[in-house]
Amino acid sequence: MIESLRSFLDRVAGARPTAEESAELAATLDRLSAGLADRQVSERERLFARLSVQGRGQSLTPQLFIDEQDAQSVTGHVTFRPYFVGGNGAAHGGTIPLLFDEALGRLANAGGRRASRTAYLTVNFRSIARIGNRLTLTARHVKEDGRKRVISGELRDGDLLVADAEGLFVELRPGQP
Ligand SMILES: CCCCC/C=C\C/C=C\C/C=C\C/C=C\CCCC(=O)SCCNC(=O)CCNC(=O)[C@H](O)C(C)(C)COP(=O)(O)OP(=O)(O)OC[C@H]1O[C@@H](n2cnc3c(N)ncnc32)[C@H](O)[C@@H]1OP(=O)(O)O
Repeated sequence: MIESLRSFLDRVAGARPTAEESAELAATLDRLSAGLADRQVSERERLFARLSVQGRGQSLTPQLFIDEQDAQSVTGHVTFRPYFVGGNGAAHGGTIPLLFDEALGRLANAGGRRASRTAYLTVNFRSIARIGNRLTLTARHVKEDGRKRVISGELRDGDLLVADAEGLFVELRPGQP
C-alpha cells in the first residue's frame, strides 16, 4: 500500500491534470480518506514509521536500501524519486538532512545500543542530488563519549560527493521522553 502511495505521489509530482481531472482525483482521495477514518489507532499499533518494515512503512523519507552493515558502519543506496524534487531536477534541500537523520540515527542506535536522539545534525551540500540517480550512502561511528555518539555520513553519485554530514546523538536516560 505504501509503495502504491509513493508511486501515486511520484505521478502527482510529474502530472499536470486538467481542473476537472483534479476535482475528480480530489473526490476519490476524499473517499479513500473517509474509508480510513474509523481505522485510526495509537502510534504503537501502527505500521507507519516502524523500523522493522521495509522503507519504514511511510512515504516521508526516500527509501534507503542497506547493502552492508555492522555496529560501526553502514553502506546503502537511495534514489530520490520525482516526489522529492526541489527544482531543476535536484532533490529538495530539506530531503538530504531528512535522509541523513534517518540513516545516521539508525546507525547510532544499531548494535544493541540504547536509544539516542539527534542533538545536532550538520549537512554540507556539495553538489545537487539528481532525481532518479542511484546514490550511495555511507555512514560510520566517529567517536563515543559517555552518552554522546558522533556519526558521520556521505552521499555520493558515483565518485561525485553530493553531501556529507555529522550528527551528535545523545543516549536517552531511562524514562527520558
Ligand atoms: C542504517 C540502518 C542501520 C540498521 C539499524 C538497526 C536498528 C536500529 C534500531 C533503532 C533505531 C531507532 C531509531 C532511528 C530512526 C531515526 C532516528 C531519528 C532521530 C531523531 O530525529 S530524534 C528527533 C529530533 N531530535 C530531538 O527532538 C532532540 C530534542 N532534544 C532532546 O531531546 C535533548 O536535548 C537531548 C536528548 C538531545 C539531550 O538532552 P539531555 O538533557 O538528555 O542531555 P544534555 O543536555 O545534558 O546533553 C548531554 C551531553 O550532550 C551535549 N549536547 C547536547 N546537545 C548538544 C548540541 N546540540 N551540541 C553539542 N553538544 C550537545 C551536552 O553538552 C552534554 O555534554 P556533556 O555531558 O559533555 O556536558
